Amino acid sequence: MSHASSQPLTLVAAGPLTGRVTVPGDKSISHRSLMLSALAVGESRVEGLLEGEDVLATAAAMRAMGADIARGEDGAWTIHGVGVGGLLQPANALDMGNSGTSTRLLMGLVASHPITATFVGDASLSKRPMGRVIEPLMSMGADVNASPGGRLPLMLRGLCPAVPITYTLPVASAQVKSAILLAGLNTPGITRVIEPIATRDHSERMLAGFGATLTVEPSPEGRVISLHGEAELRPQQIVVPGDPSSAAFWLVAASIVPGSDVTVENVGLNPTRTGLIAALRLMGADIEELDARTVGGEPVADLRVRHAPLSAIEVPPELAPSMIDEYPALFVAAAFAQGRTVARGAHELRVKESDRIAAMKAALEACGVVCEEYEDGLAVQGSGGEPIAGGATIETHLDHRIAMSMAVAGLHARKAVTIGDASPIATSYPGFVGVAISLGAEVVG
Ligand SMILES: O=C(O)C1=C[C@@H](OP(=O)(O)O)[C@@H](O)[C@H](O)C1
Ligand SMILES: C=C(OP(=O)(O)O)C(=O)O
Repeated sequence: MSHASSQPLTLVAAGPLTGRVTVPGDKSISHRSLMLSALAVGESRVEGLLEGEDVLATAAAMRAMGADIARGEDGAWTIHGVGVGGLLQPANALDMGNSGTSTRLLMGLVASHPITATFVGDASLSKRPMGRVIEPLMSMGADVNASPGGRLPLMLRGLCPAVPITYTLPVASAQVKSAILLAGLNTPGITRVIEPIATRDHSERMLAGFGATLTVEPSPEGRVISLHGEAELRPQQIVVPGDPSSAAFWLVAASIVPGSDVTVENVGLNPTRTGLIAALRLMGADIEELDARTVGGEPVADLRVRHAPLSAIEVPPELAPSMIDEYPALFVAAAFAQGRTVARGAHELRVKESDRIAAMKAALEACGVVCEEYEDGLAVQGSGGEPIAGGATIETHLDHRIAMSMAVAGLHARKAVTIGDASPIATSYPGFVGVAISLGAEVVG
């Protein structure tokens, strides 16, 4: 799962982007589909699973812990689970590749099973903080031996029965919330997570869908999520909606390239994920929701986006949790707006696959865009709709979202923008370049 050599990519657009595209399955829901199916007794079926490297790392890990997981010829995946409490000790280290979600959620699962697992990852993942999950999982009884700074590689020994906890999230993180809830599945009693700031709620929805007893109640401290342990999960038929975080690139691309008219089909619109759409609309983007429907228990629509002049905004910090992975794409939109866009309150961007504040500042400045860095965000001076200078090779720091965001920026640049290493795109969006070409972009070089 490591990328041995860099794959440069130069995408240009000679004219407007037009057409209809679909986006791959939601990454968060895909990970959880595999994990929960692997803990159900019987056969689950998942349609529309994201077949990106991150999700395949989760599949490999669940197989290594006893689940039977196969892809059918029709593209649907079947999973025979081992039952809650039934995970087996993996024979080898679990290679999490580039995926923070796989690592943190699987650490939760292992924590309440009587097994030991070693987690390893690529250079990017090995820099990311795991202390945020180590701390609550240790208070449930897990024993963790981590590399300095609470990083990978690390070894985690689960405790069975584990101790139920009530834990208030110190950082707005769906991964930390989910790790604790997943640990709670095989823990006697009630495991509670209090979430002062709401984050994506796919774990709550899906745990309930698989038959766990789970309640969510408001309180003065925030959302209180209570999960009854020693749950029995029932196998499910899941249809994964399209990933709004992948749709983000086309929403921005069509907004900034003059004359564009693009429809992105089947986009998941769970309200905990739609912050970018809200921010782009505040900037004046023309995004229409068509054929609103429900897919796999999640709201979904087709999004028609047409080029529109964008205006700078102060990005409301309360949107941060619902657009956390979309800031790099938003910074690109800001680079073409009229005026100076300021985004603050997004400190978490510092600990993603790269430091996304520093990486996007460097990338945009290399393309002639003036930026100002804050500890918790970025200000971007827009071009007022004119093409940016471009003409740079972008360092992607093993970060798929930096690669795709800057490939989009290059679609409206005076000189071509080269993505120094586009290989990380395969972690979340293997078909990205093909879709860009179908909309009228060209690969050069
Ligand atoms: O729970 C999830 O599926 C995710 C949660 C977010 O991470 P944090 O929990 O670290 O904010 C997000 O950035 C990541 O891409 C997916
Ligand atoms: C942060 C991301 O993923 P992960 O934390 O799973 O590596 C992302 O996909 O932008």
